[in-house]
Amino acid sequence: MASVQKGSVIVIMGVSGSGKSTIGHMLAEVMECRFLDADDFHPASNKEKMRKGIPLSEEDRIPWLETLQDTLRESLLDGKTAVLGCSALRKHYREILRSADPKYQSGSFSSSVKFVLLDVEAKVLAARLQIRAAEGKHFMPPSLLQSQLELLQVDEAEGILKVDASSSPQAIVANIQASILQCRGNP
Ligand SMILES: Nc1ncnc2c1ncn2[C@@H]1O[C@H](COP(=O)(O)OP(=O)(O)OP(=O)(O)O)[C@@H](O)[C@H]1O
Ligand SMILES: O=C(O)[C@H](O)[C@@H](O)[C@H](O)[C@H](O)CO
Repeated sequence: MASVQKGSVIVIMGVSGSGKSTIGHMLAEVMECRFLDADDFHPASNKEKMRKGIPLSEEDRIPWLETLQDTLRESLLDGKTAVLGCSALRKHYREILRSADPKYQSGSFSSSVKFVLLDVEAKVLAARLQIRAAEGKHFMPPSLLQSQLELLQVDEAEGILKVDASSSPQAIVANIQASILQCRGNP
C-alpha cells in the first residue's frame, strides 16, 4: 500500500470479538506484509487465566506488551511493514507499543506505530463471542467482554483511526485501506 511507508506498524485494536485477528490477517494479506497476533505472545499463564474467566491485571499485561514492543522494534529496524492485532485497550498500553519506534518521544503520539480501532456495538460483540464459544475455537470466554468494554480508553488527541467494524470483513478492510490513503502525508 503506497501510503504506508516501509518500516511501519498498523495495530488493529479493540475489545474481544471486535475482529482484530480476522481483519488484521486480511489487511496484512492485501498489504503483502507480516501479520502478528498478540494472542500468540501471551505466556500460558495469561491464557489460562482468561480461559478461567479472570481478566488480566496490569502485572499480566505489561510484560506481554513489552515483548510485543521488542518484536515491533525489530521489525521497524529491519525496515519492514507489519500489521499487529492487539487489544491495546488503555492509553499507556499503546504508549508501550508506540515506543517500539526508537525515535518516539513519549506523549507526542507521532510514531511509526499507528492504531486503528475496530468499533462494534456491545450486543453485536456478545453475539459474535457466543457463536465463537459454541464452536469451541478460542480460549477467551464471552464473560470477559464487559471487563474489556470497561477498560477501553481512547483519547481524541491520540489521533486513532476509528472504523465501524460491524459490516463485512471485506468492507472493513477496504474502509481501513481508504482511510490510510486519505491520511497520506499526515504524521
Ligand atoms: N466483520 C465481522 N462480521 C461478522 N463476524 C465477524 C467479523 N469479524 C470477526 N467476526 C467473527 O467474530 C469472532 C471474533 O473475531 P476475532 O477472533 O477476529 O476477534 P478478536 O478481536 O481477535 O477477538 P479476541 O480479542 O477475543 O481474540 C470470530 O468468530 C469471527 O469470525
Ligand atoms: O488485554 C487483554 O485483556 C488481552 O489482550 C485480551 O484482550 C486477549 O489478548 C485477547 O483480546 C483475547 O483473545
